[in-house]
Amino acid sequence: MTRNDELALDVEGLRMRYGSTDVLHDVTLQVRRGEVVCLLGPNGAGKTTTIEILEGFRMRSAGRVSVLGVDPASGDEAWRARVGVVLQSWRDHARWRIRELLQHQGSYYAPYSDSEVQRPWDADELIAAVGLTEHAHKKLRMLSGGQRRRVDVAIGMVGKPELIFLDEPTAGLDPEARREFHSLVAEVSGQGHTTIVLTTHDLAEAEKLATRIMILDGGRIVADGTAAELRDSIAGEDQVSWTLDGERHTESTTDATKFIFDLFKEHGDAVADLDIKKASLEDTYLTIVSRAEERAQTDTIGGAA
Ligand SMILES: Nc1ncnc2c1ncn2[C@@H]1O[C@H](COP(=O)(O)OP(=O)(O)OP(=O)(O)O)[C@@H](O)[C@H]1O
Repeated sequence: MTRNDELALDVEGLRMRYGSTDVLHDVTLQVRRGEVVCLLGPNGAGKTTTIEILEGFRMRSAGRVSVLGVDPASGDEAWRARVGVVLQSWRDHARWRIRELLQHQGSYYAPYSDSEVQRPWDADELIAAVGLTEHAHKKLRMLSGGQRRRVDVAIGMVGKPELIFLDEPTAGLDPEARREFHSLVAEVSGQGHTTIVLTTHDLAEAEKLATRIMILDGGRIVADGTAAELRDSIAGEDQVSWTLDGERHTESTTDATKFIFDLFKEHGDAVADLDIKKASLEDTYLTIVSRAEERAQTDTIGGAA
């Protein structure tokens, strides 16, 4: 197996222009098979555009894109059967009942079964996995927004895809449904065969699900790593709190270990209630995005000068 066979996604210099506006400038990324990658970024950063190009729903302006070894611009039916898609909003099929719809959608995948994967997913098993068993006979128009979302996820998964794109899969779900969805993703990814790429604005979700996080801002990938690596990349945000002579103190430091060593060296046992807060993923994300935006502004001013 060559290195490229192990890559689910291989993207280089991807550009997208709508009219005269460049939305993606130079997106380069790689995702290995079996990874769960979360694409984060502010509204309008280009996440959906990127995902839609990878899904083969949108034609790029420039760059090289390989999804499961195929250029999505020329992906055939057999390729499409290997890719699962959960769109941001799926408004069709209002008259269909859940079980019928999944059986119908699933039937397209039957010819693409092989010795390793039996396709499609059994409709009732899948309905149970997304927590809709008691609604299986209902028409889609009778479902709540959250229940519809679960159907969207089931539709994306019914063909047991090798790669699943989930665009804001938990938007509108209540905390319980969100948790159930997280278990479903963990279960699917735990089997090790499925690569998952999702977008979200929920940083706790990203931290919980993703083996790797990419931050897209202004049409460029501005950070790429595990949550811990991203935190380390913005050194300087740890907060140390302690009590001394009945008074509470808090300071930010780039080197918590040295800071605490010095604190004890100076005050010894008088230091109490020591607490160290590592930067949260939210702090990290906001810092990375604001730094990227400052850089982009400087480049624009520099370019204009
Ligand atoms: N069909 C289109 N024609 C023109 N501009 C578009 C089109 N689709 C998206 N855009 C613009 O491209 C930019 C990126 O949009 P995109 O939907 O990819 O962002 P996003 O990161 O997914 O945002 P959100 O978090 O709000 O979903 C935005 O400025 C948007 O207005």
